[in-house]
Amino acid sequence: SPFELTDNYVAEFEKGMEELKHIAQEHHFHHEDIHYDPDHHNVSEALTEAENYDFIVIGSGSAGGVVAARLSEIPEWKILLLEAGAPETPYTQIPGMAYHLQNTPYNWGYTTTPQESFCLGMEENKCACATGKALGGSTAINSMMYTRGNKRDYDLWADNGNLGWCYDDVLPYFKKMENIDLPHFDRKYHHQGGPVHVEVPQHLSEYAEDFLEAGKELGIKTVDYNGADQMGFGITQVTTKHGKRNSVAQAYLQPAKKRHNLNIKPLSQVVEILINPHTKEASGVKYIHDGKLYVAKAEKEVILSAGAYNSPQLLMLSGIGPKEDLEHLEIPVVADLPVGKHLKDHISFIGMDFILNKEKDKPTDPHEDLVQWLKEGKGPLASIRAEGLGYIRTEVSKDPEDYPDIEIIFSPKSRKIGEEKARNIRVKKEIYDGLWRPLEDKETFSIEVMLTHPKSTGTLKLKSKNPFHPPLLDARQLTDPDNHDLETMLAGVKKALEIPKTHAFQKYGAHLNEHPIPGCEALEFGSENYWKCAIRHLSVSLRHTTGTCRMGPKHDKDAVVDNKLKVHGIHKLRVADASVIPVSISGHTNAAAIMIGEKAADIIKHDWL
Ligand SMILES: Cc1cc2nc3c(=O)[nH]c(=O)nc-3n(C[C@H](O)[C@H](O)[C@H](O)COP(=O)(O)OP(=O)(O)OC[C@H]3O[C@@H](n4cnc5c(N)ncnc54)[C@H](O)[C@@H]3O)c2cc1C
Repeated sequence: SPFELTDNYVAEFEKGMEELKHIAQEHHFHHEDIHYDPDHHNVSEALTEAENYDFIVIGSGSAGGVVAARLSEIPEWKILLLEAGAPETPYTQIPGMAYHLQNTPYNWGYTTTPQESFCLGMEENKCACATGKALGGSTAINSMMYTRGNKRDYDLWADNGNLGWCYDDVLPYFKKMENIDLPHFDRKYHHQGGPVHVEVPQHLSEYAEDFLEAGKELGIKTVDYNGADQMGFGITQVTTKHGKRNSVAQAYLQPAKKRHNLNIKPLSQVVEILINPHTKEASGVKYIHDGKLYVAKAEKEVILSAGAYNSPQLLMLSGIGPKEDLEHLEIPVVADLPVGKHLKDHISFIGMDFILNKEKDKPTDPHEDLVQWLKEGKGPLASIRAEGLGYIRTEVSKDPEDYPDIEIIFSPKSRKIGEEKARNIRVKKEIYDGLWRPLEDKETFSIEVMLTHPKSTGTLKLKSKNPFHPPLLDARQLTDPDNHDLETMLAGVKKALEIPKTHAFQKYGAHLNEHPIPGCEALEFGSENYWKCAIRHLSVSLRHTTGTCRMGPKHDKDAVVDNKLKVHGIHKLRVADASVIPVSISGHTNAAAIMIGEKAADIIKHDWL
């Protein structure tokens, strides 16, 4: 709500924003330098001093933050929530600051291993795999787009042997999380009064409506893609509250933290889950806080919600994973399970920018922007960048009519322009110079094409026994033997190229940036082979990694947890986060991860009450 802003307050805020930008400019991720010697710590002292809880939740992100908050609703239960990252600051709430956050300690700063099939335009052929390290997890740094996916996604989860996870089962949880604030919505699919505020972006460019108009010209209807029918174009729905990031820390943990039975410990990194190798029962965790080792005991359960990279990493560090890999690293095997064998992600092709025959908008006054955002939550600082999303089915799809194989992401002011943004995605200098630098002084927009259901599967392995080392992420996108993924991306590119040709964009004379992508110049610009080369060079991870602790019945060769999220063969240990997602969803993954947190909490309550 509007409030009196003193000059001092605004000046302090400006200083804080500048500091964060400075950190982002200077920050480098130096994982390899972090030495960890378990013998250095006094384990027996930690065991003697161990605190006892009913439940320990590892990770406070989209799912973990929700699980901890919901479990703490039972006053008799004592909950410990351990989070490796720091609390948010007021500056992380500014949507317009989102991309800076990826170059700060709020990101674990992982990358893929060098890739041969994609990421060819990135430094060392490694794509960035940002993932949040903060109270609120990735919701503290993500792009805030709110998408649930398609009904069929969840029906496929159930068809894969996961009873209780079909669309009709999960819809109540999507509704429970939500406090919808859209001008029009269908109450069958939406709800008011839940923790997560969902609204339209509080700053939209003039082109957002053109995107919808272009769709109509192409016979594509305008939809609420989180409602009855996903197929079509819509204005992006976002998890902001009056223009301010509404992270899980804000939405769930802030209200819950006054409860005496919930102990939230940021800057506390779990290094091992304690599991009795004989009884196969989890009993607690070891964690490092401020350089000291602590032990915490869980009387009832440990819930692992460290995200799709760190949950499998922690399982393996604790002896749960592929036997051969663990033995290779001399980790005693507690359970031989296919942890990390089923890595799925969404890639997005970012090489399509369009130039408008218009003067580039004059830069706005940063001070006025801040005052406007502080007062009203509006203006350029409330900008989400991706203003429109579209769900389409290309002609190469063999799926039903109402199942998208491509998501279109429409962003005015091509969101890859600017060196810091380029640094986020590790793009090679020659690519930036050849492709995007010539656009810096032009009015542009970009259309990205995201593959919703990749057939390619990657792997996640441990690099070493050191819990501070990043895991090895071999994403292997665009490697499926039938080339389904590359052909679908190509079909998506062709569809996307129709959008600027509509009257809605031709009124600005929109035309494709025809600077060829360095590395693909030898191919005829615009030919199929050119686009295939371009896709392999400039497809990036949308940080939607899933499946690394896949949910499925015991006979499923890739399954790590069952439909109650219990780790197969282990007692008192569940995984609840994006890593359990068994079949990729037709959208961005945050809402699904929150839904998993909500449902996990209900399953646990049901089991223990
Ligand atoms: C930059 C970025 C942009 C994105 N944009 C969108 C978007 O616009 N829309 C969307 O729907 N999705 C988006 N996503 C994806 C989405 O945010 C994630 O899929 C979702 O948040 C995953 O939830 P999670 O609970 O699995 O893990 P997370 O939310 O990542 O939470 C895991 C938590 O565990 C903590 N942790 C990890 N290891 C340990 C340890 N050893 N000890 C203690 N704590 C630990 C982490 O620090 C983190 O806080 C984006 C992600 C990123 C990174």
